Amino acid sequence: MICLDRLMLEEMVLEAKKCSVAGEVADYIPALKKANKDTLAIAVFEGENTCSIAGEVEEKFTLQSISKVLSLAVALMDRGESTVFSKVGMEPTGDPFNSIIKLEHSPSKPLNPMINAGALAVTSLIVGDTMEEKLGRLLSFVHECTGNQNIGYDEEIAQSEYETAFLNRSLCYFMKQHGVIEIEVEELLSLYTKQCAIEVTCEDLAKIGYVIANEGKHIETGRQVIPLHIARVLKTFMVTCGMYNASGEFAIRVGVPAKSGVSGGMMAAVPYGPGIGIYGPALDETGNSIAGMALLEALSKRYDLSIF
Ligand SMILES: NC(=O)CC[C@H](N)C(=O)O
Repeated sequence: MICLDRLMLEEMVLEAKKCSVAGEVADYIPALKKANKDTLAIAVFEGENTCSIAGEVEEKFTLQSISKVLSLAVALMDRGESTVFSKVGMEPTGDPFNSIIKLEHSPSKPLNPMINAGALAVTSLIVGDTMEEKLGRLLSFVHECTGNQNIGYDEEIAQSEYETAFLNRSLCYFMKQHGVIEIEVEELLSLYTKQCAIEVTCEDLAKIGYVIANEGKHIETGRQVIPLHIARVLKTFMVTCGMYNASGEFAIRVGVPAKSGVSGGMMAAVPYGPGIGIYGPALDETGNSIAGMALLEALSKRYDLSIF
């Protein structure tokens, strides 16, 4: 336990919030433009009845790229490592999350599951007879990790992304040509945009982070929600690729496994420690929450959370 001081957490939020002015909310998904750039919220979950919160914690936001960690968990449980990693690699990339450039390299498989191309390939592997069933698998996984059965997806944001996802469409068609994706592209995009639009609060995120942090076990139900070796794979990808092409600097400054999304959400999983959920929609040029990163850096330094 890091025994968080609530007042200290509130002060840290106020301090980190100042960075928001230098960021911008994502606008390439039209519905995300509505976010308030000044918002900053955090939840730190340390097990049963110990969740410290500060900032606008009642705000809901969509997972966006944070969902890549969850779809990877489900695909690995459904298909096993050898199938999943025959379609997607394990190496970080210095390119932006939506880059197409490395796809053309032989053997034409995306570099890792945390960039869009890799995540689309991973989502295509989730088992289910219909897209609804596949989405249902993902949602029940989220329900199980959070204990919150009310979590669903934001239809407006999903639709807004589906209608404008021309880059993701081109990634899919390229991968379909090369046999990385075997299912129908429009169906995959419809599933992927709903997966990205799953709507949570910081507290929900912190609880998911806690499961990943603590060997995949759920503290309240005692259930092994994620097999141990898969929880380790998730944390490793979060360290090496979780903040896209800012992952190296983030590892040095903050040093905890974390995953960000263009909604401004961030989920951190400190091994054998807390799960952390942050929401701050002002982004820097790499697509990471600018105030969220400052806040996590301050928290990591204050409570010595770096794993290195
Ligand atoms: N970086 C992100 O959060 C990207 C997720 C977003 N849904 C996309 O595919 O573009």
